[in-house]
Amino acid sequence: MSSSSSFQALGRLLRYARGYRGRIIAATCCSILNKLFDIAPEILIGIAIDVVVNQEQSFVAKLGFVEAREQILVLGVLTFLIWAGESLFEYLYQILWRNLAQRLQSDLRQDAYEHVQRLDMGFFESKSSGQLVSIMNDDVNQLERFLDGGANSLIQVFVTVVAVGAVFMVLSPQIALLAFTPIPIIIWGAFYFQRKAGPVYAEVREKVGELAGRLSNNLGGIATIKSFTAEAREAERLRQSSEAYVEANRKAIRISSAFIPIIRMAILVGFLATFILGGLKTLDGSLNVGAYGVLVFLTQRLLWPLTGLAQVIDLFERAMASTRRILDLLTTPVQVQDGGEGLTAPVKGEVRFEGLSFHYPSSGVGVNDIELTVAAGSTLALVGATGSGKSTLVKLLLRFYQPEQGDIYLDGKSLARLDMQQLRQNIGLVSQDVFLFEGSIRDNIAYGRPEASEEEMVAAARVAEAWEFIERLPQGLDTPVGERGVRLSGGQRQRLSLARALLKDPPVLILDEATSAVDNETEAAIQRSLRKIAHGRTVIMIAHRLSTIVHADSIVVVDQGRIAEQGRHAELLARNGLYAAQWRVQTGEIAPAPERVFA
Ligand SMILES: Nc1ncnc2c1ncn2[C@@H]1O[C@H](COP(=O)(O)OP(=O)(O)OP(=O)(O)O)[C@@H](O)[C@H]1O
Repeated sequence: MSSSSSFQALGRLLRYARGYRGRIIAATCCSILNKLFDIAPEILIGIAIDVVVNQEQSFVAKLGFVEAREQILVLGVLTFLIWAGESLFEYLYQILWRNLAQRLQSDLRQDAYEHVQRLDMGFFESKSSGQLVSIMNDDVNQLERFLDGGANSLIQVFVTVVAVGAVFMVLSPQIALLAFTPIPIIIWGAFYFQRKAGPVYAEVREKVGELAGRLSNNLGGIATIKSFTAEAREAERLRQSSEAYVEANRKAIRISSAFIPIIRMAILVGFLATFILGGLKTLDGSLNVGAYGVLVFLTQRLLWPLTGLAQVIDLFERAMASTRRILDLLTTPVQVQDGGEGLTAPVKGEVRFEGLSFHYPSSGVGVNDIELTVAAGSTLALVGATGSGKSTLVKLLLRFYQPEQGDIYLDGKSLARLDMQQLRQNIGLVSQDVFLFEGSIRDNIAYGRPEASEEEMVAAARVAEAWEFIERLPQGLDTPVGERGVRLSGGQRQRLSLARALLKDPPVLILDEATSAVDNETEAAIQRSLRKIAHGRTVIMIAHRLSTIVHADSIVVVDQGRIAEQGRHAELLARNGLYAAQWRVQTGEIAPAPERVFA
């Protein structure tokens, strides 16, 4: 990364922040005015010395206030006004910058989150959730920190250099030239530092993301870590990530710490020039004693903000490294586009796959030339060996990925042209790994229809055979389920997820191995529920236990991403192919032949 890319990031940020332009200009004006008022007292000190020393010949006398006492009073009033002005603009710039920082950080995070929600599943597979959280939290906060104080400091350093320079030029152009010789060196140093610091900060942000990724992954998998007694190994891996972060920061600290002493020495040259040359000129009478005072005081005023420049640029660099990450996230292209067209009500639920092919970019495997029609209201079972592509078909139906070839049609309408929300509202999904949200059982059942009445929720829970256990809980529907539903059993979670899908009452219901991870009782319960709920809707179920699908209207055997066999149970048995072989294995008629096993 070069310095130009930090300015590019700033440019992108300013384009993003177009809507805040008025507030940015107002805040900038307040910062400028505050600084001008802030350096004015030094000039007043010079004028005061001039009044005391020169009295009737002073600068103030030339303005019409001849008497020395009167001049002091005038200076008193001016001092009051200047201090009041400085305080007022300090108050205003603080309010404006800090509120801007709050607004912008909140909007950026919200925009980034909303954009990320629209991205396809492939994106989420390429980024860990910890990395995404670190961008939406840490990086956004980094920018907030810069806007809180850094932007103002940067503007004020610039104003100081220009304003002090102007005063020097008026009072003594010769001293001005000498006093300002270090400025180009400082500015060059600042840019050099910025060029060096940029890549280092990009690395720091990268390491923070990795660290956050590891943390969230490990905390999510804490049960696995414990059961494999891998605590020491995981602690070591975390320590390595943490050390990498420390190391990246160490580089940044080394660079930024060197900068301040270098700038100080450069400024010393300017200060000494003013001090000595100004003193000599005052002694020989070519410089007014008040002007000498102003120059000496003002070089001091120049010193502090410039030494602070390193920290400000440091903050700027960190903020721009973060900005780049946030804006890259915000501009990640959405692969799966929303078609926008609505479905004609009532939705019948006919699903048709036509010449559909798709392969995961990372593994190159997927499904090929899928031709399949699921009549409205019928039940289709997808069976096949593990990894054969059953879930992939379901994910494509939910439009989690963009197919390479062919298309899927719902009620004869291409999914690519459909409104994504409508499509997904019409499909209910119960998958093998149930995800429940932190909150109550009620929140989770009503997730797809928050406006549903209590009666409707209870009815859905009854059909899913979940009501019995909910009723027994002391807090009933209001029982908290814990993060990801950890306070419930696997079977209970599965039943809740079925109730949640049923309350949505979708014309198409997908059951992705909904009974694979549950006990016999739950499986029997779900089977009973299924018979009730299959009525009047299209059901696509993925199953390993063939006994659960013998009544399906159609059974499709998927093998290595292709449809190998299709028909009813009896037809497939008669065909004596993959399905029949698997059936014999599962019913115990023969021992499994390894290459033909589904599950
Ligand atoms: N996100 C992914 N990225 C890369 N490859 C994937 C991804 N998801 C699945 N695959 C691969 O695609 C193939 C089909 O996976 P899919 O999940 O559709 O299988 P399945 O038939 O549902 O298997 P199972 O019965 O075990 O659930 C597998 O070989 C799998 O490794």
